[in-house]
Amino acid sequence: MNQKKLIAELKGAGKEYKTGDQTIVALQASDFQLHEGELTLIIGPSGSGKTTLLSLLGCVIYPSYGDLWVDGQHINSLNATKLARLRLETIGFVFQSFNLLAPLTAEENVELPLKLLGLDSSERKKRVQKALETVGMIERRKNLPKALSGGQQQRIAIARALVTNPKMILCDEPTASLDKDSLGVVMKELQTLARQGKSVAVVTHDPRLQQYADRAVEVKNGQVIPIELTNVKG
Ligand SMILES: Nc1ncnc2c1ncn2[C@@H]1O[C@H](COP(=O)(O)OP(=O)(O)OP(=O)(O)O)[C@@H](O)[C@H]1O
Repeated sequence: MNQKKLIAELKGAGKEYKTGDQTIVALQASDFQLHEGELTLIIGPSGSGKTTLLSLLGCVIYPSYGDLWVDGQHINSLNATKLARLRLETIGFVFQSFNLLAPLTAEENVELPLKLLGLDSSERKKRVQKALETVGMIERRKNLPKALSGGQQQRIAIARALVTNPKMILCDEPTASLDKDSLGVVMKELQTLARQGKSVAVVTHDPRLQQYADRAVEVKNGQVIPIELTNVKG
């Protein structure tokens, strides 16, 4: 099997939370890698540590122990400002509840990260158009989120995640609010992005999503365990 380029790596990295005199180990010291051009599934029961793993990969939290590298940078050593910049430039996020802003149209939602990056209006327009075309939603660009179905809202959220051309797209239960047909559309979108070279990580409870994955791990009691894919599609 050819070695794909690493985009993120945990080496003995994990997270614990201290509340009062209690310590909760959300993720035990773990080794884990994300590769470019792959869709990686992170499966596991509720409370097992999946979101914690995704938050580490997304540079939203620092590890309590071990080392974390994202896009060649040692995250432990970056301050909060540098971390925020890395997030904006390198990572796109997709959530279960879409997190679109209700008063903004589809295209205005997709444009937001580009405003944060400080791009000028003509460049923003070009990129928004391309992202909306990629997810097949260009004709709905003037719609408010409430006029769109769950599946369509999630495709807008995916457009917003990819409009900055990030190397990594991290998705937390992206299909949990969707019916079966929309689930297929959204997972195929994410699979296509991986085929185009992105590193896509998807947290899920749903073992059916294995058919879309190139690689999978299970998180159990804060431990990351590689698993064999049972139903891989070429
Ligand atoms: N900020 C926090 N403070 C204290 N404990 C936390 C915090 N975040 C997560 N935890 C705990 O860490 C453990 C792992 O949580 P995490 O959210 O990563 O699990 P999960 O697998 O994503 O669960 P779910 O599928 O229900 O979202 C849980 O016991 C949780 O209560």
